[in-house]
Amino acid sequence: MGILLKNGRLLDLETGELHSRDVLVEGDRISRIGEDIDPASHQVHELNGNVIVPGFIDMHVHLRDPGLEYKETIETGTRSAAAGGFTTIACMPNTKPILDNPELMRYIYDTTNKTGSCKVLPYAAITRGERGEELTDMEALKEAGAVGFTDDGVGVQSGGMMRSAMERAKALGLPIVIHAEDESLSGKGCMNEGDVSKRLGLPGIPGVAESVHVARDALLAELTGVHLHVCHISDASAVDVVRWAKGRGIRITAEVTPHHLLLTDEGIDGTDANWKVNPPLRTEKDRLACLEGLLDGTIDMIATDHAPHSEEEKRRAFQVAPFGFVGLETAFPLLYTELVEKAKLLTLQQLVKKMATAPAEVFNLPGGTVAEGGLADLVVVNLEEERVIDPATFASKGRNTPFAGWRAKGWPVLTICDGKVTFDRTNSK
Ligand SMILES: NC(=O)N[C@@H](CC(=O)O)C(=O)O
Ligand SMILES: [Zn+2]
Ligand SMILES: [Zn+2]
Repeated sequence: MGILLKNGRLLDLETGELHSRDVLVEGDRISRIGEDIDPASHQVHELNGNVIVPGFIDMHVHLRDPGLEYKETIETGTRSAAAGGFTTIACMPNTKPILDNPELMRYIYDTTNKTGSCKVLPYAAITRGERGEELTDMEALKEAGAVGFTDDGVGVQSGGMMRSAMERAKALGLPIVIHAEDESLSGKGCMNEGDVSKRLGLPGIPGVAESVHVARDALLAELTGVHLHVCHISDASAVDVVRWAKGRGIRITAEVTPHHLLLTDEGIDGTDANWKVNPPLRTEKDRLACLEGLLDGTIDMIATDHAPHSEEEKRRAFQVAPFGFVGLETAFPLLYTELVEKAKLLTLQQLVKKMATAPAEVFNLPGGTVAEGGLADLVVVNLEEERVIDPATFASKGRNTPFAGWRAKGWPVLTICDGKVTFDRTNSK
């Protein structure tokens, strides 16, 4: 018995057209795509014309497990991912302890097997404890399943340390994934340095704190030949550096978050830490530069940087509250509504490529397409359904989002990962 998706509209990623189709899933594969597949003894999901696209892939998620389970667990974080239409996510190593040894890689895989609602690919730390002092055992970490190396949460301050890390990662054929932040420039800043931070009297983080690290690491990537991936790009000059580096033939890729594409520091009033994130929300000029970079291919993909925190932590004063937004459950509806429907800056096809196909291609992962014989990682979205974002309904433990109260369309109704239903709001029979 298979899973039959009846009366869907399948997005053609080549042409952008929607075609009325039935999709049959058997085992972990899509066994047939046709115009009228016999329901036979299959489990049928009536899609009523909803749109079938490849399962989303998010290369930047904080699952907080182990050690920070009050913020999120592998179980709740992957449930949140499935509800957002994601079938594969990469998790960040800034847990407690830091994911810097092979046992912890195995913990992530084992716990995902037991409690997960999507595939989880762990990144390992570049330096032990993310302290920036000595490199991790990158070979053993690769052996245990690390998909790349990052000290996300903090920047690697020493260029020499970064060079050594890149040399080792290059030899192992894995990417170096950077949180670009020169701490001597970001200091104790809690928001973007600019007119708004001056008006509010809050310490700022200048855009160059990000772009000088992107420039340094792009040049080190040229020297070492490693694949360098830039996390959560937010600053116009950083986008320019990536564009320049790509032009030079450097192996560099970049991601941008929904919040840096949709929000600026103008929304910050200095009282609500649900607007506090790192890198900070920047200016309209930076936001437009990120959009331009996404459109011209400088920025390869969208990643959420889902960073759950407790309500108590986010109630703290703006200067002392932790940085971070949740994002898995709102990423697609927000981007579809704001950039595809309203601004018409992106097509549905382009958005889906940035959220599924591009991450699969860049990180050499299965998925990212819907095809006969291919892997059954897919999501069905209802582009007409409009809902108000209510953090109380999230599957994630985190409620920390600046998008509460926004109206959005394009909600996932069914997610299938490796041929198994991981999220379902259809009435299947
Ligand atoms: N993005 C954030 O504001 N916070 C992240 C850390 C990070 O992604 O740098 C977190 O771990 O909370
Ligand atoms: Zn980061
Ligand atoms: Zn992060």
